[in-house]
Amino acid sequence: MRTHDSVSILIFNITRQCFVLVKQFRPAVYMCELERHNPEVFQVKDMNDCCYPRDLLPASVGVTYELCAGIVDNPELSLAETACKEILEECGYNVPVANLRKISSYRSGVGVTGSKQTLFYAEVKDSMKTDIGGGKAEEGELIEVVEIPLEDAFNFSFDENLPKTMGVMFGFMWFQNNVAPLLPQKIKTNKITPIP
Ligand SMILES: Nc1nc(=O)c2ncn([C@@H]3O[C@H](COP(=O)(O)OP(=O)(O)O[C@H]4O[C@H](CO)[C@@H](O)[C@H](O)[C@H]4O)[C@@H](O)[C@H]3O)c2[nH]1
Ligand SMILES: [Mg+2]
Repeated sequence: MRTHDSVSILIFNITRQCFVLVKQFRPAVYMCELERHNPEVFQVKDMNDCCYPRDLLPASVGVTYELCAGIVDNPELSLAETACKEILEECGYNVPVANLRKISSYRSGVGVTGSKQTLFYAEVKDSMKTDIGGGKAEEGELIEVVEIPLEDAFNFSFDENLPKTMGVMFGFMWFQNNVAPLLPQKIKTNKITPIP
């Protein structure tokens, strides 16, 4: 499978001391859950024998918490410019390219796609919010912008009932190591709860 590379952005709102994430419906996640609840539907050899799932699931099981991200499909834009465009489209903040800090890049899908994702960090303020965000409706996007207060971030990270990407978990850890130590003591984040 050939896919585009992508960018993702860990966004931290310094006005309200919260991370800004997106929530969106992912068909692939929904189908995995549907199969987990209705394995017989997916075991048929002939699609004509396909039966209707007995256990229909609400669309909410396909909704995941994610970093703001986008595919790199405009060769005229740099990775950082692409990231700023995604921040504005999805989350509504107008961030100058110079404000972005590159964290690193990695392979986002080693099993199927092999594509590379570059992760940036962006600090935003309420005054930079110029749009409601939500993604491009004309491209079928339906995105909810959500804020995770800094003090809740690590419990959120390890709450398996809240489906999320690895990028979110890594981003919060990176913040803990690289940004939190520079914050005033009174707003320091809770430490990660050790896994039993
Ligand atoms: N968002 C996100 N957070 C992560 O933490 C995260 N971690 C990995 N990834 C991967 O990054 C790639 C790009 O992300 P998006 O799917 O958000 O890319 P967009 O350009 O915003 O949107 C496109 O896909 C939409 C939905 O399919 C359409 O509606 C659009 O028309 C279309 O342009 C995907 O491979 C995703 O797996 C994350 N993606
Ligand atoms: Mg996106």
